[in-house]
Amino acid sequence: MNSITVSCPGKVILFGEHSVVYNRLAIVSSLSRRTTCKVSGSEKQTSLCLPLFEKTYTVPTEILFQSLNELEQNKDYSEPLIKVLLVILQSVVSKNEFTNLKIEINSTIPIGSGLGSSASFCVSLAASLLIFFQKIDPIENKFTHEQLEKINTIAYKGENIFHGSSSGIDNTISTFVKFILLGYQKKLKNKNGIQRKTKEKVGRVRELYNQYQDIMTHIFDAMEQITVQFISEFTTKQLNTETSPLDKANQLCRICHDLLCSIDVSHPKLDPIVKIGQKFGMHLKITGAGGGGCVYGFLLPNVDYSELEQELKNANLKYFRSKLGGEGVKIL
Ligand SMILES: Nc1ncnc2c1ncn2[C@@H]1O[C@H](COP(=O)(O)OP(=O)(O)OP(=O)(O)O)[C@@H](O)[C@H]1O
Ligand SMILES: C[C@@](O)(CCO)CC(=O)[O-]
Repeated sequence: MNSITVSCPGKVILFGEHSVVYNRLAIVSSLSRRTTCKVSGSEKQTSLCLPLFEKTYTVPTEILFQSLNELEQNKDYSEPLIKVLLVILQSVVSKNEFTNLKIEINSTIPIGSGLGSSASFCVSLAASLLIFFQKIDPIENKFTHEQLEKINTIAYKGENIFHGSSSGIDNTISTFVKFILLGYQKKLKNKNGIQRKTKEKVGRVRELYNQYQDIMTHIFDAMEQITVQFISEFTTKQLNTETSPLDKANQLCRICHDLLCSIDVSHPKLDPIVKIGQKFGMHLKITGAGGGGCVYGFLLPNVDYSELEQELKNANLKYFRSKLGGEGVKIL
């Protein structure tokens, strides 16, 4: 095979971040923003090209097949990205079968902003390597459920390197989803000791949980109720209600954001953005691990958001509109 290119989406956690780690229901959607990975054969050493970082890593084969412990000792290659490459590559192919590669990964997902850039990195890499080394053979460019399971399992190993520990929702969404996934939870496992923002926030919430278990239990239950209410708004017939499901979703965003603030996963820099939204009736909510990153809100029909957008621009804040529910991983 000369080359293969796949793409997969980022994600937005609508409701249930952090509480999902404690087995509460979450609701997550894929985004229309995506990551692409192109893998081609190379005469030279294996390279990982990351145009977004304007960086190319060249990695000798003997390094690619080292254990993580061995790699840890080697300062030149101990970055999380190289560890992720190693773990995913070694899950796909043995050293005997390996041939040098050029891997290029690009994305329209803002990196490190709670929109699943790391999971989409792992999913696109796992899928393209599995196809390149003929470990899976999608018929007419369509993956079977079993093939998707394989991609997801391998991607999860990489996501655990980025996050230290992960519920698995981000890679699952990025692999499978056409629309939304309800209530998903895997057991926490595999701590690799890598310091990441998401890992720090999840760890901070764990400390709070250990200290104030009764209070935190109620907060997580409340978060789950928000997920449940949101789902019921969009799945039950509306009987004589004056408020539309989207208006209710807007209110639920406010309640959920305040609950997330109460467990200390917000950031002072998010406050002015939330205030601008409030001024125009849009309740913005943290999405993902928090501690920075993105807030999101629902666009209500027949509302002109141009003034809100202008205020965001004036305050030098970045924003974008996105559709929910892009396709999962696909071959281009
Ligand atoms: N296209 C890309 N090019 C290079 N590195 C990437 C790319 N996408 C993701 N990464 C890696 O993923 C890291 C971001 O992972 P992190 O988990 O902090 O953020 P996120 O996945 O965007 O947020 P969250 O997991 O909370 O949704 C970056 O620091 C970088 O190492
Ligand atoms: C904060 C968290 O709930 C979402 C991170 O995108 C952690 C996880 O589920 O792995």
